[in-house]
Amino acid sequence: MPPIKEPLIELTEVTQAFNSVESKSNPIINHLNLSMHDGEFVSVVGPSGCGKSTLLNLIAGFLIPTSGSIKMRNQVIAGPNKTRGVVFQSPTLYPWLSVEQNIAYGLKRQKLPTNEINEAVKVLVEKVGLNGSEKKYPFELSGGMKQRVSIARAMVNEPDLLLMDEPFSALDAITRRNMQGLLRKLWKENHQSIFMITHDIEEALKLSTRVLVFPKNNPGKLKEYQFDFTKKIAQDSTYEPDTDEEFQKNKLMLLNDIM
Ligand SMILES: Nc1ncnc2c1ncn2[C@@H]1O[C@H](COP(=O)(O)OP(=O)(O)OP(=O)(O)O)[C@@H](O)[C@H]1O
Repeated sequence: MPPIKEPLIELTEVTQAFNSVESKSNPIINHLNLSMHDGEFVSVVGPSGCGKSTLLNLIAGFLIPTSGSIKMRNQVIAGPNKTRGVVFQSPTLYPWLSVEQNIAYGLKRQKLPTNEINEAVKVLVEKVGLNGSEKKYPFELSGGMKQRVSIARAMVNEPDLLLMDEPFSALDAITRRNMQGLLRKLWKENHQSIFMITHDIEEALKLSTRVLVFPKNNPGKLKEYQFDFTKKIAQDSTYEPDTDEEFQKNKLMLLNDIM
C-alpha cells in the first residue's frame, strides 16, 4: 500500500478570539479541525463577518491562533512564508514598477540570478495571459489584468498553496468569468492547491473540489461539502452547470446554510 501523504494544511482544535469580551466568550473560530491535501481547491463561503478572512489569515501565518495548532506539512505555521502565496481582493502592485518588474520583485529580493528571474517571469506572464503587457505599468492595466499580475506575483515563488481572499469580487461579470477560467486552468494544469474565500456560492461550486461553509446557525464552526462540478466543467466543454438541476439544488442548499 502506498504511504498515506501527510496533509498540506492541518488545523487542530483552532480557536481565534479577538480582544473584546464578546469575542472571548464567542470566538470567531471555535475549536476548528480541518485538513487540506495537495491538489485540492477549497472554497470558503459564509455570511459577512463570520470569520472567513480570519481563517485565511491564520493559514497564511498573519495571525497566530489563540489556541490550537496550524501545521503545513507537519510543521507549525509560525508566520508568513513564501510556500504560501496570498492574493487579496484589491491588487497590491507597486505603481512605479512595470508588469514584469512587479512579478520579478520577490525573486530580485532573494538575489536570484537575472537569467533565472527572467525565465520565471516569462513562464508566469504566459501562464496568466499577460503576453504583450510586460512593459506596461499598473495605471495602464484593467482591473482583471492587475489581478492577473497579483496572481503571477503570488505564484512566482512556486508556493505549495495559493491563498485568495475574494480575489474577483471587484471585477465585472465578464472579467470575473475569464478569471475563473484562468484559476481553473492553474488548478487543473499546474496542480496548484488553492484555498479561496468568496461571497459567491456559484463561484465556489464552479471552481472548487470542496466547499467549507460557516453556517448562520452555528458561528465559529464549519460544514464541509465535496463537489465534482468543477471537474465536470474542466473535462467537458459542453457541460453547463446553469442548466444542471443537481447544481441548482446544491446552490440552494448552500444558500440555506448561510442565509
Ligand atoms: N484584528 C482584528 N481585531 C479585532 N477584531 C477582528 C480582527 N480581525 C477581524 N475581526 C473581527 O472578526 C470578525 C470576523 O472578521 P472576518 O474579516 O474574518 O470576517 P469575514 O467573514 O471575512 O467578513 P467579510 O465577508 O465581511 O469580509 C468580525 O467581527 C471582525 O470585526
